[in-house]
Amino acid sequence: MIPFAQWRTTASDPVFSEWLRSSSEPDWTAVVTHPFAAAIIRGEADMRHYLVQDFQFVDAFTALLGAAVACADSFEARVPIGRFLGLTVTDTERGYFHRALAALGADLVPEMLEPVTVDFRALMDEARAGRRYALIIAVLCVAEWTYLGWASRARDPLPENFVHREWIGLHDGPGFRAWVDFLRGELDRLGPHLPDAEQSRVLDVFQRATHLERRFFDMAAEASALPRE
Ligand SMILES: Cc1ncc(CN)c(N)n1
Repeated sequence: MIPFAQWRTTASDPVFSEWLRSSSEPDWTAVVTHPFAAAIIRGEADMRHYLVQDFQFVDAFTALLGAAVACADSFEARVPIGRFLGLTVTDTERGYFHRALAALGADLVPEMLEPVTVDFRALMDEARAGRRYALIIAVLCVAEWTYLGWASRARDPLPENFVHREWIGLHDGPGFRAWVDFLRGELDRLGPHLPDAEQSRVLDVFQRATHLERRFFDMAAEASALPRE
C-alpha cells in the first residue's frame, strides 16, 4: 500500500477518495463491471434472492446512516445524511423493497442470511459502534459509489420490469450523484488531515467494504446461476 502523502505527489487526481478507490483495485472494477450488475441493466437478473438478502443489508445500512448523523462534526454535514436517510432509504427505497419483494413472491424476512450478508452487517455494525465519522463515511461511500458505478452504465431503454428499472434508477441520476459527491467530499475534506495510522484504518475499512460488495454480487450471481465474474 502506498501511503496517501506519497501517492498524492504523482496522482493525476490527488484527492483522498481517489486514493481509497484506486487502492481498492481490482475489487472496485470487479464490482462496477460485475456480471450480476450487467444482468440487472439488461433486465435479466433474477432479483429474488439478491433483494431478500439486500433488505437485510439495508437495515444495517440505515442504522449506519443514523450513526453518521450522530457522529458528524457539524450541523451542515448532518443535514444531507439525515435527508438521505429520511427521504430516500426509509421512504422511496423501503417502498421499492416492499413492492419488489411482493412482486417476486418473497418474504421480507429471509429464512437464512448468506455469509456475505452476515459479514457486511458485521462491518457496518463495527463502524457504527466505533463512532468514528471518517470510518462510517468510508463504508457508506463504498456502498453508494460502487452502486453509482454500475448503475450509471445503464442506457435507455431501461428494462421494462420495474424491479430492475427502479433499482437502477435508485442508484443513478442527479440526486444520487450529488449524494455520492457529498460522501466523497467528506472523505476528501477529512482524510488529508488524519494521522497516517488513521488514514490506514480508513483505507482498511474501505477495502474491506469493497471486497464485500464484490462477494455480495458473487452471491447473487451464484444464486441465479450467472458467472461470478
Ligand atoms: C450490498 C449493497 N451495497 C450497496 C447498496 C446501495 N445502497 C445496496 N443496496 N446493497
